[in-house]
Amino acid sequence: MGVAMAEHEAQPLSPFVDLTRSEWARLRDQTPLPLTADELEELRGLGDEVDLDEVRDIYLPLSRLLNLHVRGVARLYEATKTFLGTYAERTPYVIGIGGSVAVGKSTIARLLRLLLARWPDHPRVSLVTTDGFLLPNAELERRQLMQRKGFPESYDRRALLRFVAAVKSGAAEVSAPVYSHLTYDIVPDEKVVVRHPDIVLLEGLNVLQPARPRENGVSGLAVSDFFDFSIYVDAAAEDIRQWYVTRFLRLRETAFRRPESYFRRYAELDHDAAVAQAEHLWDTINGPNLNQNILPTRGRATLVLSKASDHSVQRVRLRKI
Ligand SMILES: Nc1ncnc2c1ncn2[C@@H]1O[C@H](COP(=O)(O)OP(=O)(O)O)[C@@H](O)[C@H]1O
Ligand SMILES: CC(C)(COP(=O)(O)O)[C@@H](O)C(=O)NCCC(=O)O
Repeated sequence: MGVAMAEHEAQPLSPFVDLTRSEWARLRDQTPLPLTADELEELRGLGDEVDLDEVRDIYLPLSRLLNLHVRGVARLYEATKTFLGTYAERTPYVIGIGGSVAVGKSTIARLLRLLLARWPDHPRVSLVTTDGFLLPNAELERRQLMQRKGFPESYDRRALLRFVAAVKSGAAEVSAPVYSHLTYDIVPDEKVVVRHPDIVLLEGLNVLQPARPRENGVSGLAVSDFFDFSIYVDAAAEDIRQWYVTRFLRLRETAFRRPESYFRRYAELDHDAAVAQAEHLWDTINGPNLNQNILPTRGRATLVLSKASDHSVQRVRLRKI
């Protein structure tokens, strides 16, 4: 006991419980696997290596944890209602999913949407990505921000904040603009509408950004002030850079060939020139954004999923309550 205590005391204090993959996988308990290999194939993003073992070991325990948390919040809601003595409608449970470009956030978000919707307590799960709140290219050009796409200043942050605030205020219907990776721009006149969901997943690079200091030095609200839970998808910067380059090479064979693709000109590049172009985009935009804006928000998450170079999650850190 004394020795164990001494060892324990030698560990630096952390607000997170740190679990290995096998420790985390055991926490799945009896949660059944509610999806097929075909369904998984359909939602998997280009280059993301998630398979059914990964779903079983990583995402089923996560789905179980989130279900327990949603149920816990339902009890808290009843307590607050008793206290207030008046009726205030329960609002959706909001989960933020953040991390670098090319780390695989969108696959995880689509997978969680499916897994969470299969619990009877919360069947209606909406997914919104923050790229819809990027400023349109014309406006980015006007502000000389085309080389800063994905940086905090390239978003309409007020509109994003208003969106999550409306969701968390219990608004019956909230809509968000839509971005196309293919045209590399906001899609005019298109909207994604969120109606009475039980859970909202908000996925994007900058969901954990702290509040912006205002002129008088006082901080305003941050998007994450409206989150009930947040997930940061983590990996070594060098691995993510490699995944970005590999994905770029695959896109060169697929999406870039489509006539409406903004990156059409890259479809004609030979292998070495394509690698150099992808590395240039990474080293001038996405890498600096990861270092300067995204990675510093990791410690604000409720849960950190850490991927190894083969894309498998090998470590999970869960914030202590
Ligand atoms: N230039 C592109 N053309 C078409 N699809 C793209 C392009 N860039 C990224 N995508 C797709 O957009 C989605 C989001 O990518 P990204 O923002 O890098 O986040 P993540 O890899 O973390 O999901 C991925 O499914 C990816 O395959
Ligand atoms: C659209 C993105 C900013 C991601 O936005 P998010 O959904 O995370 O808000 C990113 O995928 C992107 O296009 N970055 C610009 C540099 C590049 O072309 O890779």
